[in-house]
Amino acid sequence: MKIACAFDHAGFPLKAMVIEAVEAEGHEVTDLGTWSTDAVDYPDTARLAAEAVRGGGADRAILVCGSGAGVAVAACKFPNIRAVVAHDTYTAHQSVEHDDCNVLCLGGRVIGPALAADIIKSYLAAEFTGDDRHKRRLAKIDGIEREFLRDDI
Ligand SMILES: O=C(CO)[C@H](O)[C@H](O)[C@H](O)COP(=O)(O)O
Repeated sequence: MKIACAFDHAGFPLKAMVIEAVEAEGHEVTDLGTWSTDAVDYPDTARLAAEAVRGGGADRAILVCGSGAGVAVAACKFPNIRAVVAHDTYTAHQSVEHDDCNVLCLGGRVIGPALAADIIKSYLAAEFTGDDRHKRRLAKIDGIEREFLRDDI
């Protein structure tokens, strides 16, 4: 898969290891920054990844900020983006299998590199099951999104 990876300054310390973990699983990384610990705003970071996924340039994305929360909240504002904060491997794979999450968010101030690598491995290996009950629930999420959009997505 093509995986877009983006980091804010608080996620930057995990950057090299995240990219290494993705490539170790045989995936192609698009590096969307940041490139230092100079402060940047996480909504801008999330936008880069969300637009890469929405535009088809990436199959999935990994976002890293301080807690994972900021980038997840921002990414979920983009139609058809389902972002999850996962700091355990169960959530990482179930979020894809059940919820078809296309963006994984991590907290660089929460977890260390070894756990992050395991989480990334679980997330990238997982596939949406396509079970009817999950499709039904995802369709309801799409329905919520459409209630608040003026234009079709
Ligand atoms: O972790 C976050 C909140 O969920 C943000 O995405 C930022 O990384 C964090 O707010 C940055 O904090 P700082 O004090 O500005 O370094």
